[in-house]
Amino acid sequence: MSSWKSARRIWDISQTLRPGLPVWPGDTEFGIERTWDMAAGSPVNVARMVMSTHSGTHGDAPLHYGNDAADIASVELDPYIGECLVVDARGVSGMIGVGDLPAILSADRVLFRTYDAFPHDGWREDFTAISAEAIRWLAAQGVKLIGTDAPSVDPQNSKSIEAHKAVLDEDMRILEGLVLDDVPAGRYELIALPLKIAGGDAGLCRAILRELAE
Ligand SMILES: Nc1ccccc1C(=O)C[C@H](N)C(=O)O
Ligand SMILES: [Zn+2]
Ligand SMILES: [Zn+2]
Repeated sequence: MSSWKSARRIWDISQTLRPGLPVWPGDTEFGIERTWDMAAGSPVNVARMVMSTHSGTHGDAPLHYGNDAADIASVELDPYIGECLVVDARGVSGMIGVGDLPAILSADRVLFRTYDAFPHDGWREDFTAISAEAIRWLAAQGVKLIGTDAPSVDPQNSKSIEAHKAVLDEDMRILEGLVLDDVPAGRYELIALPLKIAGGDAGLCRAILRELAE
């Protein structure tokens, strides 16, 4: 018998899309509804979904924070696949600053874990954001993708969205709403491709980490 289990361990770092999924205050609630139902005599089950582009685990398109910038269907995919560094930032309160970053990164992609336990059951306003200065420092080290388990790289009440603007200036990519509860700090292979939505300001992701090959 063949087995689908790969020799390299995989961590699913995606939120489960479902009714009750915590969403940004005021944004569209996630909904799913059967449109063809086998219980009603249909040969198959099919559903329709209603959601925000920023539901659950997602990648922001530059269009989200730059009105003339690229939509999610147009961005290169390279940033979303490859070796990454998971950094434990659980000790940081407020905002991740340059002083909270590891001195030596040698990584193109950096993911920050801010939660002890991801808040699956409700929205939390007091998430840990990332400073614009930290983003510029990461860019200077060659980082092209920043990920976080928080719902945004800027604080919820920010109007100036300086972290997003720094990401725009540096032409980096962002993943938000990752689930890193079971992931020890260290190096992994990241695969997190945003859905190809024309005009999309973000794309939902199934994000995974894979143990690196020996
Ligand atoms: N849905 C929103 C509605 C209004 C303002 C922000 C959001 C966001 O989703 C923020 C986001 N996830 C971000 O990319 O930082
Ligand atoms: Zn977003
Ligand atoms: Zn964002």
